[in-house]
Amino acid sequence: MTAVFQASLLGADEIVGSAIRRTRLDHGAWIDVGPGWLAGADELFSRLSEVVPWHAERRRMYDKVVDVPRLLAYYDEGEPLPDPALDDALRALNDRYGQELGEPFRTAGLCFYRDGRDSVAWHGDTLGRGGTEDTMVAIISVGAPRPLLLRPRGGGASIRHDLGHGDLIVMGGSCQRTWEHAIPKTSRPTGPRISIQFRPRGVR
Ligand SMILES: O=C(O)CCC(=O)C(=O)O
Ligand SMILES: [Fe+2]
Repeated sequence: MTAVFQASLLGADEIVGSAIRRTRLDHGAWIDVGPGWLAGADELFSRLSEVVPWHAERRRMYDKVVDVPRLLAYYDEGEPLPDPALDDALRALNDRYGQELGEPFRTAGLCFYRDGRDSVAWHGDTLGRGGTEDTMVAIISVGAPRPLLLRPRGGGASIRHDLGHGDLIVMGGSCQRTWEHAIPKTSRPTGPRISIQFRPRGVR
């Protein structure tokens, strides 16, 4: 797959727009998918796995406290990102989507899926404004591909995209409140994957 955005090598304006394809979904949601969007993704995976202060979390689930099945890191707006390639990617995403979004992406959430036992359950990013307003969440995946599934809230067929090695997906419109997404567990041998989620202020 030919990468169209060479982080740290090309200027942020040198993205080939045609390499990102938009799919309109029901209920005012859409996704943009850019296969191999980020060049140097395998090297970025290695660097991030080393330098990011990954932490495990535990969350209350009903009457139990359980391990969150992935490692996490979070960079709030203004906090330095852990690799210059992420600054470049953020700038490129803001160049491309800033006008349509009406504000910049500002925060970066990182997830490390160590193997097929790590996952994220069905959810929308609705803790913040995404629960009530149209917004965008841009996700860059590095490392081994994992399927990201999307399904309409309230039921319907799911859509699958295998995302790794620099693939970009942007969930837009009403996607966070009218659809759900998940990275399911798998018993197949699966290499590690890191996802980098860029969100605007107030979207979680
Ligand atoms: O790993 C991914 O691509 C999805 C992560 C996600 O949905 C989230 O952190 O809200
Ligand atoms: Fe999410």
